[in-house]
Amino acid sequence: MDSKPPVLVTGGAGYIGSHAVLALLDAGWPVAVVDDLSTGFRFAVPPTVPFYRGDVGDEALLARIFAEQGTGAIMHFAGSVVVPDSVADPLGYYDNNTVKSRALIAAAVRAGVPHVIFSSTAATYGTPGGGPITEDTPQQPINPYGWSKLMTERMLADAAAAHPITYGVLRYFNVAGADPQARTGQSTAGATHLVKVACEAATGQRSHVDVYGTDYDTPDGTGVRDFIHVSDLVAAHVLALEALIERPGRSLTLNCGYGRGFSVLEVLDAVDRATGGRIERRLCPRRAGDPASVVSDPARIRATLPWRPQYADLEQIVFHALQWERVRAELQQAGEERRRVGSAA
Ligand SMILES: NC(=O)c1ccc[n+]([C@@H]2O[C@H](COP(=O)([O-])OP(=O)(O)OC[C@H]3O[C@@H](n4cnc5c(N)ncnc54)[C@H](O)[C@@H]3O)[C@@H](O)[C@H]2O)c1
Ligand SMILES: O=c1ccn([C@@H]2O[C@H](COP(=O)(O)OP(=O)(O)O[C@H]3O[C@H](CO)[C@H](O)[C@H](O)[C@H]3O)[C@@H](O)[C@H]2O)c(=O)[nH]1
Repeated sequence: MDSKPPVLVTGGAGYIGSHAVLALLDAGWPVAVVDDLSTGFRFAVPPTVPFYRGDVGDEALLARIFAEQGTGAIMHFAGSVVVPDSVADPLGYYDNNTVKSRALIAAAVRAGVPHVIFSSTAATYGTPGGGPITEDTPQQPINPYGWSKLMTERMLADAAAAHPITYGVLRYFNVAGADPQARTGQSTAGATHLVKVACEAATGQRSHVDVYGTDYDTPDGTGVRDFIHVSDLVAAHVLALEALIERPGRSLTLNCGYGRGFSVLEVLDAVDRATGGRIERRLCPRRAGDPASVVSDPARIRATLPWRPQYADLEQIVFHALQWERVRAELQQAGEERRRVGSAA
């Protein structure tokens, strides 16, 4: 497209946000990042990208960034993402995900930033019955994380009805994998996501993987999820932004998944195939609040955007996730080596 306004990526030092920054740069968009580095990493943002270390709820900071960068759109990834933590600390989650998103939307409206793309989640659907999930499936979250995201969806819809702003609500299914060029990946400490956990086990960073539940009503009894490669996900963000710019006054709500489910055991088998090893599986009781099967119906995103996933294949997701684990280990080792040499000097 001809006009590419500067994009502010909130949470751009995190897992998905850092991939979005690369996708935008690769496609020629001017980018800036705001991130408080609570779970993100400064190294994940290229040094050429203007970086503001700060809080997405700080309206004065946002106003300054918008003015300095001439921001024309926001991709809002900043937030707290661990479902069990949201149960233990609901008010913290409503603060970081809902209250601070309200501040961001208010700052955007005040400054006349016309487009916001928002990271929502399949967790807003709760525990839907079997069958693929469409955007019209009732949203009944079962934890504060899901509610905190659903409330932000609602605020965006109401703000768009009252102000000259349009939004793209993207509801992610299970995001996994890493940049195929290994420029970034998931670096989260103590990660709980299955593909990440399995890759850590396969590379010797964990002793085993707990399999939460083997008695679900699924083909092999373990949970089934729709895993989407992070690079395909961020490609959908760039296309959604183009659609918002090209179609004034029209907002979007889209599920982001491939429409195909894999079980927990199928994921572990795929990692074993990729490494030639054997991850130790420990069969455990179900994890509280886990639905049996969560698979998207991708019809709407395919009809709305010219989205052609490049990595819709579990083997590729696992390959890139493993590649990132190795690169990250090398980077860590090099960092430790530098520190050792530095302290010996
Ligand atoms: N990972 C998934 O499977 C998944 C699924 C659905 C939705 N999402 C959503 O995608 C977004 C990104 O998730 P992720 O997996 O990359 O998580 P992440 O923790 O790696 O990234 C979040 C980033 O936001 C930053 N941040 C958090 N609170 C902030 C604040 N108040 N101000 C400024 N920066 C702040 C963190 O430092 C971090 O860099 C989140 O909104 C999450 O809810 C993720
Ligand atoms: O060590 C593990 C980790 C996970 N699982 C199982 O693997 C499946 C996937 O679990 P994840 O923790 O990787 O992901 P969730 O499906 O629980 O949740 C993720 O996907 C959701 C959408 O489907 C939301 O977006 C949510 O924010 C995000 O964390 C589940 O059946 C879970 O029980 C294991 O057996 N062992």
